[in-house]
Amino acid sequence: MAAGVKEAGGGGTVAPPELASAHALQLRGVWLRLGREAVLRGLEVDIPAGQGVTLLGENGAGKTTLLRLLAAGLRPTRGEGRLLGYDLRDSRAVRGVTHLMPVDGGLYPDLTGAENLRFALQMHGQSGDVAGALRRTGLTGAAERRARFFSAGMRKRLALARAHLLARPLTLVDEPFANLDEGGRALVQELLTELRAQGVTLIIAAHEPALAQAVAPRTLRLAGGQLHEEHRA
Ligand SMILES: Nc1ncnc2c1ncn2[C@@H]1O[C@H](COP(=O)(O)OP(=O)(O)OP(=O)(O)O)[C@@H](O)[C@H]1O
Repeated sequence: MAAGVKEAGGGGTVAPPELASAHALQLRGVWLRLGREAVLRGLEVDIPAGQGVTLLGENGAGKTTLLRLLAAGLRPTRGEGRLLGYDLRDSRAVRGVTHLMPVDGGLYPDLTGAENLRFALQMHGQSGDVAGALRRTGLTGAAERRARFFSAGMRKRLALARAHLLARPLTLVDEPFANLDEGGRALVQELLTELRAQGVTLIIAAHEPALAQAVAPRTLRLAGGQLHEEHRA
């Protein structure tokens, strides 16, 4: 795998110390209970840094829940996890090396397309080519329009532009192909493939196995609250 992660707009390739860890992710007996339901039941997995993983599972299997756990949006009820060398319970450190592209885009509706991207970069102390990102995702014409007036596909494209600009060492992507036309789906594959080429570890939750596996060949399936290896890259 590539040793370094290119910081967006930074102009060079830097190797953050966390990438010295051979594993991007290790989970040992991780349980997560939401209300009365144990959604995740003793997850065990090792994901080498730089790997691309497709996460499959039926509706309600727990894919979104797992991605939120890995982005420090939820805490495990039981078990141990390490993410790029950090304890999974260390929310601050975990948030510093991850980015979750949520299924609804997770955008600020009252900010314009360009402002959403600039704000995300600012929050991470990064710089980047906002105009270029909007151009690549076909959103130049919507740069000054508030995100609340975007169509579902446009929101997805803007969220993709943001994930690509940020290029966080562990990037988690929830249903990136939903709501997109054919060109949009190809664009998702292209930009996510570029992230992998930069050394980013990618986990893609999707209901379109072939589209996701073209970018992230290793395939895990969530069923019964546990992870099953379906295709080892
Ligand atoms: N805040 C919550 N409180 C209680 N239960 C929840 C909560 N969020 C999700 N769940 C439950 O967790 C389970 C897993 O949901 P999750 O959204 O992770 O599934 P998913 O695999 O992403 O599904 P889909 O493919 O439909 O997006 C479901 O049974 C859901 O009802």
